[in-house]
Amino acid sequence: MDVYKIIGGNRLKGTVKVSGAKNSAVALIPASILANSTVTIGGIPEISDAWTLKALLEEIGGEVAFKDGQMEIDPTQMQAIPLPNGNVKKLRASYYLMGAMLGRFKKAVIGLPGGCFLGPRPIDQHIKGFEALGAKVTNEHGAIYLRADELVGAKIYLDVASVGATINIMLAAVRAKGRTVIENAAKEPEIIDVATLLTNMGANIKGAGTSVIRIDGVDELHGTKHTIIPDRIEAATFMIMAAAIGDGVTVDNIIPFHLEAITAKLREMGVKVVEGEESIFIPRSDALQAVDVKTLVYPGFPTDVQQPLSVLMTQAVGASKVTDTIYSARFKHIDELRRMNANARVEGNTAIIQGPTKLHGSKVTATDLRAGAALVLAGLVADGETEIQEIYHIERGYSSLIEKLCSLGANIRRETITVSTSNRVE
Ligand SMILES: CC(=O)N[C@H]1[C@@H](OP(=O)(O)OP(=O)(O)OC[C@H]2O[C@@H](n3ccc(=O)[nH]c3=O)[C@H](O)[C@@H]2O)O[C@H](CO)[C@@H](O)[C@@H]1O
Ligand SMILES: C=C(OP(=O)(O)O)C(=O)O
Repeated sequence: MDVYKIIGGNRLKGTVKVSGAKNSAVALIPASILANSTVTIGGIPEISDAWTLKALLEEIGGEVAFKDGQMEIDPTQMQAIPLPNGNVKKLRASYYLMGAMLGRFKKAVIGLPGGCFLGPRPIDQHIKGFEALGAKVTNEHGAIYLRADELVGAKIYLDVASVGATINIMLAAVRAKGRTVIENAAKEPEIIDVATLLTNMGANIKGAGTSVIRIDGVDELHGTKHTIIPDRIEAATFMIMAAAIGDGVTVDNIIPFHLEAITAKLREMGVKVVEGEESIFIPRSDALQAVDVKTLVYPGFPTDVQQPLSVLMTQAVGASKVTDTIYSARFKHIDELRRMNANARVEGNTAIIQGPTKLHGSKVTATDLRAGAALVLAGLVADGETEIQEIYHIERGYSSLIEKLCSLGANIRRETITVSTSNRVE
């Protein structure tokens, strides 16, 4: 079993370059299915989700090269091969194959997706959208079957402003006949990124990034070149790390505007945040103040960042509260932080964290992707050695995390250990 081992206490200093956005990449890669010639996407992060999607595109006949952050996808030989099991279960974003394959082939069979377990992750709004476009959708033994004689544009009001549903409906609607209007659409920057790629492929999309998106279907989409946006969640993770144990860290290759909710919350905690055009500098922080935070859809505070932030809260003076209104059960990291001496508890969809506490190195488990990032931060702050198990969660979403942290001066390494009963964290 591979684990991360961290000796805490080293102050982080220097510049870290943020990679392309995981949550864009996982939608941009499937979007290429819709093209009739090669799509090249630059800045793809070296994460296992990207490699899994590459394998999925190859399973349906795509030719895919992935080197130095550039993915070149030739979709011409792809077919509507059913994918009821296997790789689709390894990530949540495999659900984007539904919209893209439905758009191109008017049919798809995709196993229900995997991804982080954050409590229920329904896809009813995706299905409602596909049905509105004219698809017949059934769930047979855990796989979603989609079929349409033709897709026809429709007006779709999302009951919740879901990122996944907004993108998936866009993917299918760009090849539908006539106009589709998505109302109460999600506004996350990753949606704009996907709409930009589709537009450069020849799609007709207006309003991405607002709550009403209008799509006029076209008969054909062609190949293009696209560069992905920077990962605002990775950037936020480094900003929080810098606030917790930095001695002057520049987080580079970012869009500061995408990080306003994080910047505002860190400033409220007493962190100095100096914004540049494409970077943010965080000097060494002294006294941190407790704050309350509520996760919301963009431009609110992202659910993906509340887990690392809760570690910073263990170092702040007073009682902080994190309420997750998107994923009410996204608190498994709190149990692990308690193993490290954090004074924290969960009540309903809220974690209450009392600080400041000295964290102690311990053996802990990454229960999901951002929980894993939170534990890495806790290990950097704690005294002694922290061992993190189940790191595959972390590597689904953070590109070269060990290398980036080592370049900032952290003492962290990946190690293969022999698993014995006494080694496993129960
Ligand atoms: C709003 C939000 O912070 N979304 C984040 C969430 O997106 P993710 O795509 O997981 O979640 P969505 O944005 O789709 O869903 C938002 C909310 O709507 C609910 N829902 C969603 C779809 C559906 O068909 N029915 C339904 O009820 C979800 O349970 C959730 O409570 O994690 C992704 C991966 O980290 C991030 O890229 C997104 O920014
Ligand atoms: C939960 C996340 O990933 P996924 O939705 O892909 O499981 C995340 O990016 O924080």
